[in-house]
Amino acid sequence: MPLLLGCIADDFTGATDLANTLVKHGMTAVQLIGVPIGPLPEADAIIIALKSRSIPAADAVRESLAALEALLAAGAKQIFHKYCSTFDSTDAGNIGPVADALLARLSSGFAIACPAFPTNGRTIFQGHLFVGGALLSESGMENHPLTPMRDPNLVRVLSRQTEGGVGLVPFAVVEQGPVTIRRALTRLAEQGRRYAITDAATDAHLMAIGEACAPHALITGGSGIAMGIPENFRRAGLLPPRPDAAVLPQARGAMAVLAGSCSRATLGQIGLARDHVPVLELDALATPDTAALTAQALDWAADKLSDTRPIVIAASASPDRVEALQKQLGRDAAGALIETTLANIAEAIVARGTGRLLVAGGETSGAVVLRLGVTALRIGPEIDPGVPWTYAEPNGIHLALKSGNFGGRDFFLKAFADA
Ligand SMILES: Nc1ncnc2c1ncn2[C@@H]1O[C@H](COP(=O)(O)OP(=O)(O)O)[C@@H](O)[C@H]1O
Ligand SMILES: O=C(O)[C@@H](O)C(=O)COP(=O)(O)O
Repeated sequence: MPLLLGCIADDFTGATDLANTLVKHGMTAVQLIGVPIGPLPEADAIIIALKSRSIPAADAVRESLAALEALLAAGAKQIFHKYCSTFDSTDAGNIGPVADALLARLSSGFAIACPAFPTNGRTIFQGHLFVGGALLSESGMENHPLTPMRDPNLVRVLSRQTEGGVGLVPFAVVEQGPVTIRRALTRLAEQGRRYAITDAATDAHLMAIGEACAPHALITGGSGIAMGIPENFRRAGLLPPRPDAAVLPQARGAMAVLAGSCSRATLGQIGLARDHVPVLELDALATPDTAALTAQALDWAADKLSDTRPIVIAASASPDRVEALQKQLGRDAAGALIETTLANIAEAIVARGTGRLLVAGGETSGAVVLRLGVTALRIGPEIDPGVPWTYAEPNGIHLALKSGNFGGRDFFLKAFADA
């Protein structure tokens, strides 16, 4: 099976989100944790998951280029740079610097930038990103602990991260379909623009943009824009039908949720779970100490881990409490304290028989997955849009990595309902 699509994702939840989309649209996909050493597994798409969203831009560039080399060596025909559907980044990067470096290595001068994911409420109009009915900057993302998003105009946001020009393919053009979109992209490239933000409000728009980008060496965006890519490979006769792309081994063992996301969606999911299953909310402000928080959580969980209903351990907090902890410790140290604590807890509860683990939050998932020594994730059935169950190798446990913002209010219950 030749490798068709090589993907580089800037966090682990984002990588499973992308893999999930590709599997749903008929590709086999394997998610690898970090840059692999040695030959890549057989799949139509390989997604190399990095934890590079919030690290210094130069490090993100270096890791992304190493991932690109591995994918090119395996023969990837097209490269996909996956970032968040809410364009999570700072003015220092990392979306622009990474995309610039990938384009340069691919000897290409142009790519689209399209984080739209309409199924999850992320749409782009006149270059402005909306989350549900709100502008990005009024969606709660303005309070993100690591990458607060305070400007909804993506042309402006990306322009601050690259010296390449950034243009726009507006809604009226996207509406007209792939041929018109391709013409608009060609015009922007001829005008010397390096990127085009593409408006998109529906899946039909994403399919059309995907088709227009079939010849591009690099596509950048969220998982939504990936839905048009498998069809390009089918049209080219490269992708046969894949009927059993999402089957995983039987899940076993205790069920647990670890939450480190402070998004509105995750806070709502914790709130609902409280009425149904045991929930522990860690208070990092009162106890800003990893070892003590870990011990508290493990004592609490000792007689509650069960094969029949999940327990929830959450560090998540409201924006004012996050701000208070950050004032006390500094932003990065506060994030690291929580991530290390949840990784400690994950390691211990897996050792005590947890076989079905749901992690809420991208950075949090990164910390947990790295601690568990996971090297690859096979993608299984979708729980809610953008979040599948996965099978972790070599551990043999089932993991669901939930983007902070994804999932309905009953997500923590629904995920285990059929388990
Ligand atoms: N109570 C808290 N105070 C400060 N930071 C926190 C708190 N709880 C979690 N965090 C940090 O917030 C960040 C959330 O990011 P992430 O896990 O990527 O979630 P999301 O998917 O919502 O972006 C993590 O670094 C986490 O450690
Ligand atoms: O595109 C998305 O929204 C997700 O795939 C994603 O990247 C999630 O990031 P986190 O919200 O940090 O989990």
